[in-house]
This record gives sequence, C-alpha cells and structure tokens, in this order.
Amino acid sequence: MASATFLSTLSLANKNYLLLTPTHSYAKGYTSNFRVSNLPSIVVRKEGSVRSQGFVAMQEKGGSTLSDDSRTKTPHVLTVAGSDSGAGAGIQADLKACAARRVYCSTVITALTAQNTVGVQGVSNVPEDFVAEQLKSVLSDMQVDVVKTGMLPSVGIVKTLCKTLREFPVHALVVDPVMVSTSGDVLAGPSILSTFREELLPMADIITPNLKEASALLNGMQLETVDDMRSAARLLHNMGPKNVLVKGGDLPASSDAVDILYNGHNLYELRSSRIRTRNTHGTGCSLASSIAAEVAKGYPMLSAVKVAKRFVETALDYSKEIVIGNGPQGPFDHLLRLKGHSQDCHRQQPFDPSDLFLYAVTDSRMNKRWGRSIVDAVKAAIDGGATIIQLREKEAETKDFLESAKACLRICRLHGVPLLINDRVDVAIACDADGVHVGQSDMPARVARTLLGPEKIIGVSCKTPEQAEQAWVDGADYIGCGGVYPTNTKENNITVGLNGLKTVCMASKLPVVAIGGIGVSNARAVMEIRTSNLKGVAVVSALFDRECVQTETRKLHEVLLGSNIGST
Ligand SMILES: Nc1ncnc2c1ncn2[C@@H]1O[C@H](COP(=O)(O)OP(=O)(O)O)[C@@H](O)[C@H]1O
Ligand SMILES: Cc1ncc(COP(=O)(O)O)c(N)n1
Ligand SMILES: [Mg+2]
Repeated sequence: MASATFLSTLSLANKNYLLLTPTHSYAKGYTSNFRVSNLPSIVVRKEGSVRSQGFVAMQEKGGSTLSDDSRTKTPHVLTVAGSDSGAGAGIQADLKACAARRVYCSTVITALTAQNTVGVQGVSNVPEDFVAEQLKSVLSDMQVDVVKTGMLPSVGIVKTLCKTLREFPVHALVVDPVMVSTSGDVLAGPSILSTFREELLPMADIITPNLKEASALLNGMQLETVDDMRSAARLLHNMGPKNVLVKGGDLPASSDAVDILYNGHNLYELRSSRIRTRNTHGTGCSLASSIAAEVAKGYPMLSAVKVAKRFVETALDYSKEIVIGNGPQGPFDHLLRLKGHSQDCHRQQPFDPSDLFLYAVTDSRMNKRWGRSIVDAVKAAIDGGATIIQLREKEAETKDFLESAKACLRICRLHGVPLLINDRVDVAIACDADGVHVGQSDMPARVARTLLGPEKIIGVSCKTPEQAEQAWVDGADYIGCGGVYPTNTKENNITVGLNGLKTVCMASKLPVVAIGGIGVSNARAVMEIRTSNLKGVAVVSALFDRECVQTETRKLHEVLLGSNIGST
C-alpha cells in the first residue's frame, strides 16, 4: 500500500531527494507518514506547495533553508500480531527480528496465545476497539515506515486494521497471512478468508503465505511441488498484492528451503540450504518482520526478501543445537548469542579490579624464542598465580591466533581467570574472550564497547591524566599506565616513571595496572606509590622471557603479596 507516488528525483545542494505526491486525498494532514528511508523525501501537495519532511530536515542540518528540525529518522516497523507466551513466534519473534536487523519496532497486539514448544493451549482475542486504539496511538504519533501483520484472529480485527491504515497510510504493508501454527493449531479460522482476499491483500506490498496458508487462500489447492508454488504465487498475485512470496519451509522431501517470489512480471526461485534443526518455530514471523525491516530501511523488495531469507537461514544454522522446551518445535536465537556457553565453561564474572593484581601479557616472539606454545605459556602463568591474562600476539596469523585464543580461553575459564585480547576486537568477539586491551592508536574504547557489549572488560593504555579521563568517558573498565621503566617489548616507548604513574593514578577514576619494565626486583617499589586505585602490575618479559614461566610468576606473586597492595 504505497502512500505516495514517486515523481522524480530532485537535486538540492548536491543532495538527492525523492519527489513524492500523496495518492490518498484523505492523507492531507498526515503527510508526515509519507517517507521513504533510503532517500529523503519531499511531498508535493496538490496545491503545488513543497513541504519539507523530517527526513529532509535531517539532511539539511546547519543553515537549512527547508527546515531546522535536526532529528534523524529511525527506520520503524509496526507489527500487528498475536503474542506467543513461549516467545518463539508472534509479537516476540517480530521484536527480536527487528532488533537483530537494527530497526525500531512498535507493537499492536491482536490476541494473546498460551503457547509453548508443544503447541497452542489457549487463545484470547483482544477486543476490536482496543486493537483500534493501539493502532491509533502508534500511527498518529510515531512515523511508522512499514506495517507488518501476523495473527489477525477475527474479521472485525482485519476490518479495523484496513480502516485505520486508510486513515494513517504508511510507506509499505507486509502481510503474513497467519492462519495455522506449525503445530497445527488454528490461529485464524476460515471465516476471515474472504476479508483477507477482498480487503487486506489488495493493500499489501507483499504477502508471505506458507504452503498451508497459500492453499487455504486458493480454496484448498494442492501444493506439493515447486511448480505448484509457482502457480500459487501467480494466482495469489491476481488478488491484488504487489508481491507474493510463497514459502516452502514445509515442502515435503526438499533438501533446500525454496521460496517463490512473484512481482507480477518476474518469478524468482529463492533457494537456501535446509538447516537440519527442530528449532524452526517462528521462522515465518521472523522472515516477514525482517522483510519489513529492510523495506523500512529503504531497500527494494527483492533485496529485502533475499536479505531476510539469508538472516533466517543464518539464525537457524547458528541455533540448530540450542535446547528450549520439550516439544517438537523449538524457538531459534535471532541475536546469535545463546550458543557458546558449554557445560565446561564457567559463566564470565563481572569485572573485579583486584584481578589486575598479577597481570600476565604474552608475547609471540618470546614464546618462539623459548620454544613454547602460547597455550603452554598461559597455563604456566596461571599455575604460577597470574590473576588475568592478555594475549598480545602482534605477529600471529589471524586464523592461528583465533585457534590459540580459543584454547587459552578454555584454560582460563577452568581457573576463573579472565582472558583479554590485545588490540584485536574482532578476535575477542570471535572467541568470546572476556574483553580487550587497546592502545591510544587502536580502536577507541567507545567503539570497542559498542561492538563488545556492556559485560566485556575493556582496558586502555594511558600515559597522561587527559588520556585517563578520556578512557573513563569512553566506558573503559581499567587503564594500563606506563612504561613505568624502560622496556624492550615496545620500541620508542616514552617512560613515565613512578612520578608519571602516580600522577595518572591520582587523576584516574578507573583502577590502574602499572606496566613497563616491571619484574621481581622493582614490583615492590611500584606498588609502594600507594594510591588506592593502583591494583597491580602487568608483566611481559619478566615472566615470558625466562626459562620457567611458572617459577617466575610464583616469585612475582610472592613479592606482590609482600607489598600488601589492594588492601589500601
Ligand atoms: N529448516 C530450514 N532451513 C532453512 N530455511 C528454512 C527452514 N525452514 C524454514 N525455512 C525458511 O524460513 C522461512 C519461513 O518459512 P516457513 O517455515 O515455510 O513459514 P511458516 O513459519 O510461516 O510456516 C522461509 O524463507 C523458509 O524457506
Ligand atoms: C501468536 C502467533 N503468531 C504466529 C504464529 C505462527 O508461527 P509458526 O508458523 O512458526 O508456528 C504463532 N505460532 N503464534
Ligand atoms: Mg515455519
């Protein structure tokens, strides 16, 4: 249901805009609903006046002649669907899919279902009037780009939706004509079929029936092969939607997951490999929401469908072994986060500054010189009493580094010792390390934080109070200050000395670990500067450029215990 007609593009101040004109006379007064997200738009009113829209205003920040509204436009999908208490399908799947695809999602709930991985135990419809009230609340205020529909359990609710959409037109309408859950339970009875066909489908930019739904809309037509799906797509297109996607998740005896997309001109056969998993509850809802999300971002329909299908496939593959519920059809994990906490791994603890006490930093050259693997070096340091490990493998190939990091992580988790990765945020994410340590010329801590999330540990190397303040502002957990003494692990490294260390500690709101040329002979002197936030020493050569890492670590551990730090 396009709410505006594309006229042409317009260049203003070297920026491209789409010129749109409202297609519905009743749209007057709701022109804020006319928006496309990939290009800013200008609505040309019937009278011929050009009125700027919010998205234009964003592009025109600073000295704008069109508007001085500088808010940015967030792609927005409104889902009109049923709640699934098991959160695998329905509203809950839509919210997760939209979050995973990075668009805002508002919700109008049409029904509550008592549902789990076994099936649907109960359904309670929301009164029609209250569906209307929810729709008005959202559509009158929130600049929705795309409406996506799921479970619409009664004729009255379908009619209410169509009426409200005529009052509040949006850029696109995605209709997932949900009728029967994969468990076989009825979510919308056959009485709604005629209203679907006559009112809702003609307004849709795309409809996404599965095999059973396509068959129901086509009076029970048999759908058993890809050729049947092609015929069904053409017949459904005659009912008025701009695009039809017939989904083949349930196609018998197909080794691929095949969907057919028809836009009235071209017929596309979209294939992906079929993931062998029980966790397919909610694939249909998630696919439709992801299509809506891509359309809200401004992508054309074919690429929206392709990206959405790839997303569902990836999430299914990622989630194929997760176990939630006892029934035949489990939910999957949209955010690709639930996997990876295997039984032998302890869950990561929140950052404890006292972990900085004896901080062992590995060095690939030293390991090579002494003929030991990075894993052996880490094991020995932990056995000697290291309280945190950082892998600093400047020369390693990424693939090798990742494999070693995974092996080190298993050892660290067994001993409850956090493992950080130097510089390489990508490697830290890939192996699910406990965090990263970054330098002043590496990725800024604030960016690392957005990539790693709130629970990971981030440390930053700082030499000055200003850098320490910035690390705090950027959301770091600790700072590493040095080089306290000259060191040959870093070329051209400025030494800050004990005074520099003290100055930074006093200025820092974060816990500090001292680094640079520290070993058994001088660790005590470092700790004796006695500022309460100096929590320990970080050591490279004094542990790893030695014959026996475990012995050296143990010696340093004793010195540090003798200096009685961390208790001040
Ligand atoms: N096992 C699977 N592996 C890969 N893709 C799948 C699998 N099952 C379903 N899909 C895909 O998920 C989407 C939803 O399809 P389907 O399960 O048929 O819909 P519904 O959930 O509405 O019954 C489609 O793109 C389909 O191809
Ligand atoms: C509330 C609600 N909406 C939609 C579905 C369909 O999802 P699926 O086809 O994956 O069972 C469902 N089971 N529950
Ligand atoms: Mg399914």
